This record gives sequence, structure tokens and C-alpha cells, in this order.
Amino acid sequence: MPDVEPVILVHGGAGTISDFAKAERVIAGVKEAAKKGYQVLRSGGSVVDAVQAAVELMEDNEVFNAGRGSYLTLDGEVEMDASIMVGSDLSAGAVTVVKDIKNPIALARLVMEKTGHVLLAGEGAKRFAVDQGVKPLEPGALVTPATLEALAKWKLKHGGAPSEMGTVGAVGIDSKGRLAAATSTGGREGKMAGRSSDTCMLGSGTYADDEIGAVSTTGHGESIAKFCLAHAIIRGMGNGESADEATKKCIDVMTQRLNNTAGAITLSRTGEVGIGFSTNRMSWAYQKKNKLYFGIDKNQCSCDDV
Ligand SMILES: NC(=O)C[C@H](N)C(=O)O
Repeated sequence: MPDVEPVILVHGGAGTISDFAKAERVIAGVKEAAKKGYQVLRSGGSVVDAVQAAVELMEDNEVFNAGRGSYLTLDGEVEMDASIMVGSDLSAGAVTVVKDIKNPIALARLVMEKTGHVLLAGEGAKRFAVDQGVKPLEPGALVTPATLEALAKWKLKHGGAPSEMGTVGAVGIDSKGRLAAATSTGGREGKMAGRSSDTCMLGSGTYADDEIGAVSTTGHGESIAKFCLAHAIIRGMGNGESADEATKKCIDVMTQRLNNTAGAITLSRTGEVGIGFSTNRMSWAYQKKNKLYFGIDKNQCSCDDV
């Protein structure tokens, strides 16, 4: 296989994102994350190190619905899901319903590398984190004034409002065509305690296979899970569609069949980019060489030199 031009592509979630100031912060956040992932790759890190670093940066940024800033359960708690996958050997790790963990994506990676399992949940996942030297935060440390306000508003209206904040994800390819994908979320507004999302499910929230491509999704988790959105996009590419065609087509079909919205970012095995969403907006950014491309609105593709 000839050398591929490396790319790190991230999303900061699909949703309405109607607030102008918030949209600015979200765009700044995805741009920083794409640059961070690319730097990791450039300084000798692996592609999985790069997608993890990009996602961690967004987990730490409370403008996103992952890590600090995650949506709260109806009980007012943060319960997070994350998954990570390596395309060369299909190794993968995930966590679900984890509390008080600063970077769930790092814990998903530990599941991948240090256990014979693919998915750990709740208390067991937390115990595993402690065994691995990850210190849990004080209960409530990941709750923010914005998420408390969002929960109070949601309870008043009792649902219906489309999400303002987004799940985060990253896909990457290195010069040897090695792919990886990572996704992390606080779930969705008004969720029950104990609810698991698409984000921890391989083939729904995350997928990577060096023979085809890598995908990270966002949006209505129950619909994404029923449709196996990430794997549907992979299948489309396997059948000869480009990354962008497969991404846009699968999102359209899912949205029509299940009447709920989603978004996804995709890389093909040759480093082609796919970006699609059926929500009003989805923030995304990618770095390729010394160019940083980004957008949030339909058909927007802006570019900065880096
Ligand atoms: N905004 C999101 O992507 C939410 C996530 N897919 C979930 O349903 O938990």
C-alpha cells in the first residue's frame, strides 16, 4: 500500500446549537482537538494515541457533552459511555454508565489493552479504573451549572427539546494507512439512570477496520444503535461507495426509517474524508498537512493555515 497522507478528523456532536456564543466555543474546541491529535501523530504517537488525545481534550472542555459537561440523568448524575477501536487488528474497548471518571476514553483504552473484555459497566468499570491507578473524582465534580440548568429546563418541559450539546469523537489515519476511532458521551437529555448509549456499542458509535475505514457517530443513540450506523457506513464503503457518499446516505436512510437525527465522521482506508448530519448543525474539524478544515453548518467548509 502506498503511503497515505495522515488525517485527524473530529466531531463535537450533532444538534441544534442555536446559541451563537456557544457555537463559537464549540468550533474553537473541535479545531483545538483536531490539531492536538495531529500533533500527537506528528510527534511519533500512534494513530490510537492521536484519536484518544483529541477526544480527551474535548472531554475536558465543558462545552461538549462528554466528561465534564456531560448531560445529567434524571437523578442529576453524570453517567458516561466511551469506546475506542484500532483498525489494524480490530481490537476495541468500551465503558458504559461510568461515574466520576475524568476521561472515559482513557478507561475504554485500558479495557482494550488490559482486559480480555470489550465492554465494562458501572461499578465494575470504576473498580477496574482504580486497579489501573486511575483516581476517581469527587462525586459531582463533572456536573456544571449549564448541565444543572439543562436538566431543570428539561424537567419543566418534560422532554422534546433537541440537544444543544454534543457527544465527541475522532477518527484518524497515519501514513501507513492504520486507522483508529474513538467516541465519548454523557448520553442524552432526560435519560434514565443506567441507560447505555450507542457510543459504547461497536458498530453503532464507533468502528475501525484498516481494510475499509473508520467511523465515529453522534445523535439519537437509540436510533443509531438500532441501525448500527457506524457499521452501516463501513458496509457502504465496502460496497464501493466513497466515505462521504456512504456517510451521507446512511444518515439519510436512518433518519427516514427511524425518524430521528444523527451525524457521523468517516475516513476511508485511503484517507478520504466523509462528513454528514441530519441535525441543523454538527461541529467538525480535521487537519491534513498544514491545513485545518472546519465547519458547523450544512455545506460549510472553512480552512485555516496551521
Ligand atoms: N449527542 C449524542 O451523540 C448523544 C449520544 N449518541 C447518546 O444518545 O447518548
